Amino acid sequence: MVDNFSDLIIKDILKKESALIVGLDPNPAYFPLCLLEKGQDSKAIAKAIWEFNQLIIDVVNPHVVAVKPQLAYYEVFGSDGIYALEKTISYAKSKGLLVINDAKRGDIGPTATTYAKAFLGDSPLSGHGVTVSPYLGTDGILPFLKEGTDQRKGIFVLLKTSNPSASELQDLQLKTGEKLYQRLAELFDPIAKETMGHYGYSNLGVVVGATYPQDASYIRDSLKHSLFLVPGYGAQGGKAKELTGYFDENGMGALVSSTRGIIYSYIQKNEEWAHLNKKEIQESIEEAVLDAKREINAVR
Ligand SMILES: O=c1ccn([C@@H]2O[C@H](COP(=O)(O)O)[C@@H](O)[C@H]2O)c(=O)[nH]1
Repeated sequence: MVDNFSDLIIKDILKKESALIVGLDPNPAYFPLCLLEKGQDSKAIAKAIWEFNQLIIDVVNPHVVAVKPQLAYYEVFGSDGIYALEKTISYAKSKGLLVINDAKRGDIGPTATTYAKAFLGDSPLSGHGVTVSPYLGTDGILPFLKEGTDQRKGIFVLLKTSNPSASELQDLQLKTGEKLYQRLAELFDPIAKETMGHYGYSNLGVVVGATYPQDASYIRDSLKHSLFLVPGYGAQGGKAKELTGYFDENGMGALVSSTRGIIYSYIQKNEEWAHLNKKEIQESIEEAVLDAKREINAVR
């Protein structure tokens, strides 16, 4: 039997001794001047984004399982931004890093099928995983899971997101007494079980924010075969010491994501950050990624 998406992730967690992933959310307002020398038009910015991502990937690669580009940060620059994203995805893959596109897509079946081809098929934007919205129900999810499984790739469905308003809808109490996110977990568990890999995990993972540790154990118990993608650690206030319930008894089952806390670590450390050179930026990112890796390993 060949490895599925979850097997690839778990093998990398074991090999790199890390359950950390790093978000690639390039914001030129936070770029040092050395990356902005070529100008401010969208082509020059796209070049700066590509250079920024390259220097991050080079330094985080030994310490993280995946990178997670958030598509908004590329789409905002139109076709030049998308080109920078394509180059970033291709570079990360060439270095052996897994890529999870944080695209939060979801639509009726035929459109979901097309999104699935774009992010998991044979397309320049295709990574190894993609985030998916569950709002349309199972027929909005299954095309992603089918394409993913055909390609040994996978999906992370939004279940309990990390944002302050997450509870407005996700905690709504249904007539059955369950909360909406609990019903979603029940709905996805049998689907997850259909694509299990060697390590007992599925190609259907879920997003569970680091800011809601009180809900994580319930979700871990209900979705024993789904990997968690855990945003909200670091900049949004999620603490490593509260993440134990996200992992299984073997310290597997969750990928903790950090973006600003790592890629913009030089801003918190240095008032003169705009004048730092690329090597200094990389040193700061390396220190931050090692700190986060250590912190997360201590609780899993
Ligand atoms: O529930 C969610 C789902 C996705 N995100 C995304 O993750 C990163 C978080 O960045 P930090 O700098 O580590 O806060 C960002 O791209 C979000 O769009 C999330 O935060 N919460």
